[in-house]
Amino acid sequence: MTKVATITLNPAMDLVGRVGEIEVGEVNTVETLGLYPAGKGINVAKVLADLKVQSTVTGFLGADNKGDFEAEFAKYGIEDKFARVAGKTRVNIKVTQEDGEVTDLNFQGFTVTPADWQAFVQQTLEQLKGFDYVAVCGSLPRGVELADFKAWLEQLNALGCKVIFDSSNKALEVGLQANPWLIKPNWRELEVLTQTKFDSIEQVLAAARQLNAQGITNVVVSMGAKGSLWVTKDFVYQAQPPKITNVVSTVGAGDSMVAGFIYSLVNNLDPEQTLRFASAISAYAVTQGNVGVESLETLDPFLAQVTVSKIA
Ligand SMILES: Nc1ncnc2c1ncn2[C@@H]1O[C@H](COP(=O)(O)OP(=O)(O)OP(=O)(O)O)[C@@H](O)[C@H]1O
Ligand SMILES: O=P(O)(O)OC[C@@]1(O)O[C@H](CO)[C@@H](O)[C@@H]1O
Repeated sequence: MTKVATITLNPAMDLVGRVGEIEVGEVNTVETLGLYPAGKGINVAKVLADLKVQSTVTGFLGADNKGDFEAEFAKYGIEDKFARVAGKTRVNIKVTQEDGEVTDLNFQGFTVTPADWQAFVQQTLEQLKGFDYVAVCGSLPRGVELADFKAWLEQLNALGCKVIFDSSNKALEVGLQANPWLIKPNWRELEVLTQTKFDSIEQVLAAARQLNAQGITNVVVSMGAKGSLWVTKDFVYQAQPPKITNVVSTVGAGDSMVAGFIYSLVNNLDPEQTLRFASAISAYAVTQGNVGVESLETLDPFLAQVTVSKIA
């Protein structure tokens, strides 16, 4: 059986809501959509569980509010290998306006001590031996040094597992030096990384090719409603998802896309089918407040409406 793990170093309780238009500096009354145990890797694992792909989750959880996470893992049948650390896991607020625009207020949570980090490195390098795919997702909590993070990613690579990496800012920049097997920056994250403002798909493609040349086998660039590009040395595919008129929340769309890739890899889908599936599940994600999918059949209309073309 293919073994999959997702790692969320900085998880969050996501408080998700909807409002007509946010008025900065005013009192805004927000319709609550839900409060979910989340964070990028946890979202990926939840979607995988819905798709009947078993995964193990690890990272750090604050000991003070771990209950909701533990209940969620039990509900989804996800194997919980999270290290508990002193303090609280953060709360992130996500508010979608009527026009579909999402505002994220990402707070800070616990601080990881050097001893927590050392124990975590030792544990994960032992636990993840023999895993096929390890998805390292999201930001770094306070206390984790960039150089230590990079060294750990290199050790994960050395275990022989395929590392899928989805992060942003400095963690993305430093993590890339460890040459993960697949990365999924969004358009904006790639702009920040390359310090370039992209005005065309050709520019995005050139930046992705540069990353291929540096040793990253698969570069998947997500571009919101504009779809995605999957760039490798051997081929380039472009996907356009259907137009979604009832966007509820785009939070976790990227995580659903990562889960779609992992599902496709586990099930040996070909590249065209892989990008179609990942696009369909990510487009479906924006029609709901949380991530997840009731059944594979739910995705059929989305799969039928995604356009995938091989452009190189
Ligand atoms: N408005 C939308 N309509 C249709 N599909 C969408 C929309 N927004 C996102 N998607 C789908 O989800 C994929 C990922 O979206 P996006 O580029 O916003 O990821 P992201 O910024 O990493 O998301 P997040 O960090 O919130 O999980 C897109 O490539 C697309 O397939
Ligand atoms: O601060 P990070 O780790 O980059 O992002 C965290 C986060 O915004 O990512 C997920 C959506 O992708 C949310 O569940 C979560 O709140």
